[in-house]
Amino acid sequence: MSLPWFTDSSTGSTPPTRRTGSFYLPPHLRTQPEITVTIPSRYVSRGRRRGGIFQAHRNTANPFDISQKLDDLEITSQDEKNDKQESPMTSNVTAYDDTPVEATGIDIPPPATSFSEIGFSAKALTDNIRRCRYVKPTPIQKYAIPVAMAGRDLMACAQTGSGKTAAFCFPIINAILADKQRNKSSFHNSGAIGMAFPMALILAPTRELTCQIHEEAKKFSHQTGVKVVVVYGGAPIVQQLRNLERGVDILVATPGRLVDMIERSKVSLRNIKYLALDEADRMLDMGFERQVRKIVQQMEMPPPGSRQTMLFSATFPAEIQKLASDFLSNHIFLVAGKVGSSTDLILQRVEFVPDIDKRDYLVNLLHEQKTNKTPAKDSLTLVFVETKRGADALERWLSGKGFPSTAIHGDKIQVERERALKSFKSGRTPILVATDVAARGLDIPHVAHVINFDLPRAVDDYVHRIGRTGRAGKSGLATAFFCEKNVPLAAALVELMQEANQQVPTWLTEYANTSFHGYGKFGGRYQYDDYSNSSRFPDMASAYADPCTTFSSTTDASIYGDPTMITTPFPYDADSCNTGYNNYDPVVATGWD
Ligand SMILES: Nc1ncnc2c1ncn2[C@@H]1O[C@H](COP(=O)(O)OP(=O)(O)OP(=O)(O)O)[C@@H](O)[C@H]1O
Repeated sequence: MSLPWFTDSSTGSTPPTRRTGSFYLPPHLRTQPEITVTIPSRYVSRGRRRGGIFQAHRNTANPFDISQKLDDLEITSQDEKNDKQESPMTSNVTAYDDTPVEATGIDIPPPATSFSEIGFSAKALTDNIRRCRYVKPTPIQKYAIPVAMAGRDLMACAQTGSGKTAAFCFPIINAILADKQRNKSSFHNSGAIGMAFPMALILAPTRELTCQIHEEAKKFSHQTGVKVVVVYGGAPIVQQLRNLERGVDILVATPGRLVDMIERSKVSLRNIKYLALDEADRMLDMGFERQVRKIVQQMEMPPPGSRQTMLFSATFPAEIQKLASDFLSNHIFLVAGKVGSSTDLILQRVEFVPDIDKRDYLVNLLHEQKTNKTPAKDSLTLVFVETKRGADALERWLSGKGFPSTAIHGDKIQVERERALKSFKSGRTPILVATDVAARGLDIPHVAHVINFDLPRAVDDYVHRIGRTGRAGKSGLATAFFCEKNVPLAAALVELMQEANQQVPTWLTEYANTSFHGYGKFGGRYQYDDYSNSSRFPDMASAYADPCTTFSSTTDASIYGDPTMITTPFPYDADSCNTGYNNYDPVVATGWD
């Protein structure tokens, strides 16, 4: 078979070979005066971004590090000024100004152009928005917040890093404060002693993401009296129960730990008025659907119509949209950009790199990064691999080569996961090797480069992975190592890149033309994922239905961190199926919490 990858990665004229020149440079470094690089004009000539995407946002450190202490968030006279003037953050959010938002539904409330036009009734909330230096709403916020504040159910799809968390947190906090005004008496825990009765529930798929949402919601609720509590697996339940006993208005949870607490009669969902599902497509796919249905439909939660439900994600497969309608009542569907599209703030590059050459390629990239003068903590690199074992092996290898690295995956205990993330964020180990456990939702400042060492099998997973960079209006770089086994992804990848105005290598287009068009099983944008629980299989990444494989519809609970997660056996027969992962030794699954 003649394969089109024997062509140059960019022009298609010569075979792809190992890189010889130093043609990689992360975008933030391209602004350094001592470095000369040629950036394709299409990336620098966009009128809407002053100076092009590589120059517009330099020196604007993201002030939204979740580790930031609330006490640091005092409103200063400068902040008051920023409210009126254009600040560095304004220009960042301006990068989304061209994103069209499409709203579908009946009686759609009009969008707002500013936070003041939105008109939060709670001044404390407005103050906190200022403290966070959010000067103007992003497109999804402009549409979603008025819809939510009108009490409407909502399904919202917007690009990674475009501010979906605030889009569901602000209306919830505002509504709780308004409720509090109305019923001054029993705000917290009306009901049985020792049982918590939150008014709002936010569900998210990973422990790290729930912690991040908790931190964000706490910032937005600062000095409002609204109590935000987080519960997630892998951490001692006793402390979480103690936190609940102190009162909770907004509960942020992973599904498994929440079910556990409800079954122990520590939490009741009877008073839930607001339900938000972050990464909603993941929460409703085959990995989580059963548990989420149990929580939403069988555990005393008021039905649709008696509660407000908001679903948010950057990707929303059509099947999941259909499923989601069970949870919604007369909802409005918002799409910022296109469903499942990636932001053009991320420069995407795809290199053809055979498996055997991947480590060399990676080291070349990292060496080139190293020779630039940017402090490591300001240019973090996130490397995605497919398996937990692969993550450990690559991390060890990189460390051995002198690249300070750490790894995160579902077989690590929670303390190790948190340590890895902290070390990465601080820049102590500026390279994080991760499985898909880190693919969704995490907002880590200064991630300049995402490398797909192993590409995922579904393009939606790719969208979330690369979305760890290019956030809040800043630019980022994503490099993917494409090899022969990724051919099924080619068509969807090409389409995605074209939508985001990226330069598509000719060889990739040729692959796309020859490969199965993946709007279904392989590489498709609309598909269900199965998960395995073995270290040598994709960590949360979809385990595609190989014809001879019967995967159980379980999720890697070790990723999601829910010790109570019910799992079914995993009848995978490695010998009789070709999954493309046969280069890893069989490993007995150890990842279940
Ligand atoms: N209006 C705003 N002005 C300035 N910064 C903002 C604004 N809204 C959100 N941000 C910042 O943008 C970053 C990304 O926001 P967020 O994490 O909510 O994105 P997201 O859309 O949920 O991304 P993902 O799809 O990856 O989960 C955060 O650092 C957040 O503080």
